[in-house]
Amino acid sequence: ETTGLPLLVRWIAPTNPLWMMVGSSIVLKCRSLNIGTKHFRRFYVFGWEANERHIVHQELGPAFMLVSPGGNWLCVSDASVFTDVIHRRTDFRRNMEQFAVLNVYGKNLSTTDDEEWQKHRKVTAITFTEKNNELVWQQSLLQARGMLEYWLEHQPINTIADDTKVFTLNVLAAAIFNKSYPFEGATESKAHLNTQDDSYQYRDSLGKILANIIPIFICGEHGLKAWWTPKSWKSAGTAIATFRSYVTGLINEERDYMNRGVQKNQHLVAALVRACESEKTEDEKSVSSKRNMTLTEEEIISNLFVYAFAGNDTTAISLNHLLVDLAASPETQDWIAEEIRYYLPEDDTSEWAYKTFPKLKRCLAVVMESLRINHPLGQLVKQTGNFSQTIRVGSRNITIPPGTAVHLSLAAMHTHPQYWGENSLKWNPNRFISIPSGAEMSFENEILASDTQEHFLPWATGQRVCPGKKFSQVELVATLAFIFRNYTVQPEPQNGETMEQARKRIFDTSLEIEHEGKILHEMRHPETIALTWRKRESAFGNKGI
Ligand code: HEM
Repeated sequence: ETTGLPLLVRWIAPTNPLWMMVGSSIVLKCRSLNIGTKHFRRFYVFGWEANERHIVHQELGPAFMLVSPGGNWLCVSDASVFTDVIHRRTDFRRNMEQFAVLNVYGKNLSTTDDEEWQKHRKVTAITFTEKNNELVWQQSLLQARGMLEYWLEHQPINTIADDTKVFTLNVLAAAIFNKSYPFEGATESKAHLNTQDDSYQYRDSLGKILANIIPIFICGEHGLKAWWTPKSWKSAGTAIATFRSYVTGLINEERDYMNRGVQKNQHLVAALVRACESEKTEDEKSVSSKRNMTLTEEEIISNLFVYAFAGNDTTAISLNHLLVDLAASPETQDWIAEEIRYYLPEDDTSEWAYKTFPKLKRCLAVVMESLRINHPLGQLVKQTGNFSQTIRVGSRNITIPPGTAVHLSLAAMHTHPQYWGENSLKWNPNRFISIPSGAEMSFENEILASDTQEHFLPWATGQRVCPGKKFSQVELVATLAFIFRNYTVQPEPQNGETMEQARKRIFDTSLEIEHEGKILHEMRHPETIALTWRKRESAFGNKGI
């Protein structure tokens, strides 16, 4: 109350573990039966911020306080507050309690601050080179081919949300472990889960960990194996151990190579082990060196896990949204196809050079527009720590008490009419493309708006900007380029719908976000969206796809 901000009161903490597991189902049941207050049905669901987007801020203002037994959350949609909070790094720090869920293997880049964070960031950043992005480009083209071939054989497809997770796991496996898997649909992929096939150890154990991240957080690795837990939790416990032993094996193999003076592997684990060993030598040489900048074996495992976590579902969820948004907008498919065909006229994808990536501006505009409307993280979370902090909201100075979580809502800021106009939920990637005044219309003259603007921060900004930003941009753009050069996608109409109605239905369905039992914000009912793929009449080339 002392802040003078509007209050939104909840009698159950959003972080209550039991509510995190079952709360949304209860609220959704109440909604379907039309029982409970409107307030309960709106704000007690897990992930309410993502579904509300700007609406609650239009009612309560650019900043309000959510008050619950779990503490106070300052919820913000105002771009200037975002900038202020993000850049006052010591006043507003990462909320480690909320990030502790990522400590499956101990501390890492995401769950540390200050000098400890710098160590993790410095050592792991060396692995995100242009060479690696080129590998991501090639691997994404390869996987996109496999995915499209699979979809063409099995249409209509209503498993794209699951298939995109297999897709991004495969791209990561190539970038992190140099392991190449042929694409197979999610249904086929599940068939490996209970086999002893070692080659799928990494991918399947990681997939199981990601799918059970909330039970893992609540019970811990050993608690998962208690007698009362369901089978899926027990197998998540086994997956944690499998992933650990798989990575330990790779670390030991790399150390062995290093001892013999051989530099054989190019994967991320090898780069990390080598970086740590060379840092160690540097540190040993430097008498004045006070900080140890090397990572232990557990820290390497933990960072690999967090990169895989941060890089997998974020990109898979975005790809799912992208494809549904495009299926709802045939004119945008034509718009990007023009660009793809202009810059990539060769049929043979092995001729598609990585240097084409920055030219595919319309494709990246599509990625940005989908992230604007449906962001997998929904918000950036900070906290005030032991001291109160003053921020300026509009013309007022507001003092925020110690121990307050600050939720910078990307979902609200990215859709607020103040920044995006009245029709802010209209999907329009063209908003990110412009032509300088006086310049003639040409692909070369098109300018793509920045992916880091005061009111648009899909990959965050400042010190903790996403280190996988380019990785994900390359992956998504390569996938769009491969698919939409020669193919179009459309929804499968239901119950006598016209195509126009089907397009509207799938777009509206994609706006409904689910968060229960998950860390990220996913589409609630992707299984109700069936898609079909068709070759363009003017498709280039006739060989295969
Ligand atoms: C479309 C895909 C992606 C989006 C929208 C995205 C977005 C973000 C955002 C907003 C943050 C800041 C989170 C915060 O400060 O609370 C972040 C952090 C991070 N991202 Fe991404 N990301 C994506 C893909 C990736 C990929 C592919 C990787 C790695 C391969 C990755 C690795 C990370 C890591 C490790 C962090 C934590 C960095 C730190 O705390 O210093 N991300 N990402």
